[in-house]
Amino acid sequence: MTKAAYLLPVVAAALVDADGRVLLQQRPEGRSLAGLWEFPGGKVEPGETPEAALIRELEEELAITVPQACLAPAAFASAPLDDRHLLLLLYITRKWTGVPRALEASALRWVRPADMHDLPMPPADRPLIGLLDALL
Ligand SMILES: Nc1nc2c([nH]c(=O)n2[C@@H]2O[C@H](COP(=O)(O)OP(=O)(O)OP(=O)(O)O)[C@@H](O)[C@H]2O)c(=O)[nH]1
Repeated sequence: MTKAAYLLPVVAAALVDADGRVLLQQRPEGRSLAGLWEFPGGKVEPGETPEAALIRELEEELAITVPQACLAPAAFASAPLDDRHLLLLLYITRKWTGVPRALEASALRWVRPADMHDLPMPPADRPLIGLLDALL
């Protein structure tokens, strides 16, 4: 059995628009994995539930409000990340208040899951593309 590295819980959202496209954001210069396209979200802080963390991250990163009832658990990814082990929980949401703005990302883009294969994304996200495609 492989020993587990320190687990890093991360939550992320697939915001889906009326045309079945999903919002991706580009990680800015100066951060880890800069330039890659990722699902909005971030680390779960100690004492936070995954859902509260995601609602907070979506407000901080995109200035949108998502009711907890509109967060549907969808898929997860499990992958090594530096000296830790990433556990990425992906939720789908189709309802939010506000228009997403790139408050932290360098750019936003609406993308169909099938087109994500052509975009540079974090390695952990690769298995999520097919899962998302099947769910939407
Ligand atoms: N939000 C988000 N994070 C992802 C995705 N895929 C993935 O590997 N991650 C990783 O999960 C972590 C998310 O935490 P974060 O977004 O708060 O990261 P951060 O910029 O504070 O980290 P940093 O300080 O190391 O740059 C990062 O290490 C990020 O690289 C994804 O699709 N969305």
